[in-house]
Amino acid sequence: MHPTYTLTISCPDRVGIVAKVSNFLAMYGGWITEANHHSDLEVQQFFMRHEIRADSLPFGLDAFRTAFSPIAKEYDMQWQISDSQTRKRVVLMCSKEAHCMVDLLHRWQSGELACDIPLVISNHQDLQDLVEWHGIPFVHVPVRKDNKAEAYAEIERLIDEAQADTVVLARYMQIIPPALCEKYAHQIINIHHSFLPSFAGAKPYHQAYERGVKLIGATCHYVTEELDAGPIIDQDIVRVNHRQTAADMVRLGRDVEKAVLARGLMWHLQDRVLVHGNKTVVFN
Ligand SMILES: Nc1nc2c(c(=O)[nH]1)N[C@@H](CN(C=O)c1ccc(C(=O)N[C@@H](CCC(=O)O)C(=O)O)cc1)CN2
Repeated sequence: MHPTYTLTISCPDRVGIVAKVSNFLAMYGGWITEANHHSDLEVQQFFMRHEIRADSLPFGLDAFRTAFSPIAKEYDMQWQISDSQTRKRVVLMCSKEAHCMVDLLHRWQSGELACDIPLVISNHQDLQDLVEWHGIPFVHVPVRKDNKAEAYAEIERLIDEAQADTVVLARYMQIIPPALCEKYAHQIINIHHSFLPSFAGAKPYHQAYERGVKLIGATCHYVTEELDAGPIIDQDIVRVNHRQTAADMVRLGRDVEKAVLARGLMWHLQDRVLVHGNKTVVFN
């Protein structure tokens, strides 16, 4: 695979954006290997993601940023460019449930998840041996009603010390405080074990069982202050019926959770997820 730069853009929609960007790239010999764009006519916002062969351009990211900035300013763009050779640093967080952590660590070890995992943080020690078996440092930060401020100050220090650009809540069952949601906006990804907006909060499978639904699912979303209400990255479902107990639903849901979290994280790592307000455009 040739190393690529990924250019993502969000800006007010108007005529000529695709031409302007493509002409800029062509002017420098830029070889576009994947192109996606979308116009949201409701909010008149334009979204674009281009992958460009790194060796087709005569300069690196810093010079690209300097050269492209006048266009970005003219079109009032929110934009970023990233290098496929720079692996994102992902801190994983968990509690007691192992399935999502095991799945992510296996996909990482097999090379499917192209990222670095400098650290795992947990409010329990149940998964310590599993994580350390994969050669990843594990830090136990207990969270109780009487130590939340200290606990989250330590978690913030650990995330910053790890120079993480992404945090994944792999069934981490504590509420992230508002200040951290704001500081790491669109950088914290959670897997919620229901087909949101149904059954937000704790024990969604028991809520689903009590309601008698025929579909259960999982939702991968960015974390916001409001619980389970952040921009959705991916979702999936599985059919259930009157024969399934709540425990059966927990078991069936695990496979959906693993698949949805891995897919959502993969797209995030590939800069395929653009956030606008409380929604996403996913160029997958
Ligand atoms: N600020 C946010 N923090 C977290 C979110 C979020 O969307 N915004 N998602 C959760 C994960 N989650 C469901 O997906 C979830 C986690 C925890 C709870 C909950 O009620 N926890 C209880 C304590 C439970 C315990 O100690 O075992 C609580 O904190 O009082 C509901 C939903 C992760 N964090």
